[in-house]
Amino acid sequence: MATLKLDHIVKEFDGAEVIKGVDLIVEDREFVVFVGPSGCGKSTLLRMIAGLESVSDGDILIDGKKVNQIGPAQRDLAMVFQSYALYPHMTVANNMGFSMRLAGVPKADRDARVREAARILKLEELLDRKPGALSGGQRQRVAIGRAIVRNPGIFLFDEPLSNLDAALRVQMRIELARLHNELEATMIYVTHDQVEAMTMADKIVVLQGGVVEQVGSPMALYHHPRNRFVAGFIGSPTMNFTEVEVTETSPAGVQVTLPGGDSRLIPVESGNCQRGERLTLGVRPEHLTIEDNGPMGGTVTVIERLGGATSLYIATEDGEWVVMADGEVQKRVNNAVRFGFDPGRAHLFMENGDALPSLNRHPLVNIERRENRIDTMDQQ
Ligand SMILES: Nc1ncnc2c1ncn2[C@@H]1O[C@H](COP(=O)(O)OP(=O)(O)OP(=O)(O)O)[C@@H](O)[C@H]1O
Repeated sequence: MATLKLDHIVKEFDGAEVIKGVDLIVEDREFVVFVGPSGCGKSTLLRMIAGLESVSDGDILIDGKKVNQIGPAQRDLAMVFQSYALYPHMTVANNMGFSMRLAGVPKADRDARVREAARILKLEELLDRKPGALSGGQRQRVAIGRAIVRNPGIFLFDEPLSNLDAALRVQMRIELARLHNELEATMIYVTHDQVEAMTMADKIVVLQGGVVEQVGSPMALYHHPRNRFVAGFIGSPTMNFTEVEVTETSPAGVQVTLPGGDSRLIPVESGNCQRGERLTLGVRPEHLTIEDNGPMGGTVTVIERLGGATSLYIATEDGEWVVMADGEVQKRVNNAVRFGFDPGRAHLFMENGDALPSLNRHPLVNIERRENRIDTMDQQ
């Protein structure tokens, strides 16, 4: 059992606030991912949870107990870093058991815990090897093994896969998800890679400039981004944005004029929107479709064929749009194309970047809410 609560955490370095009042609840056994651009404060937040960095203001509570003044070793957590610095002269088994030896754990107990960690991480055949004779992925598994043997309530990961090549990262991502299920531990994971965040997290915390932009399940963030920043950060290729003008508002949504002159009713809460107001329309590339009579059009400049899908980069009078089309799409560079979208999958953002909430809650997000698994869209 391990829960974590951050109660208005602030961090200052030399008078500059880099974490600006973060509130967060991490439930027992949850896999929570902190994601955001470089410098947004992810590592600083993690290091404060670990006890490696002091807190300037606010409280950190583990299982309801305030730990601000408690040292890292007494916090019942283990951290895995990007640079996994194994001892080169020690075998895998000794690397994993070293911290227990320092802590005076009896040898039989140590050996049993190392064997169990090796089983979980599929390192049994490698226990007598030295790190120099291991691949990058195997070394990272040993580093995770060092954390597992300590049997912590909370695992903290700071970009643990960023030194691995792309194929290995995908494999380790799956192994970490499996590990989370097997250990039933609480895990907090820092990355700048939104694909890692989407694929591993129960709950994603999007940070920017030391502030939490949104907390929610991957699908809640994907379908219901709270603002333009989250909309652009989550999803790949990134969401297309364009300026539109409001022509009418009603309980059914907001009617806007698209570039090119056509109108569409977007089913979102109109709030205080006024006729004539300028908003930003956002549509994900995978929600755009090539249609002969589509409301928007342009010229194909680049085609990326991925096999199952094809990205078409289209130069329009309104800038570049990316359409994720069918893998078999019969288009070539310089072709003129028209495209459109289902208004139910489009987003509207006000001038301050806030999204107008969709009137249709996505079915998957609804299921999550009913099961009460996670619905932290409104948690701040
Ligand atoms: N020891 C320090 N002294 C002064 N400023 C610091 C210190 N550590 C971090 N910062 C600043 O705090 C901000 C947040 O840094 P942090 O390393 O937490 O960001 P991050 O989101 O983890 O970025 P990255 O993905 O690049 O690692 C940055 O502006 C950074 O320059």
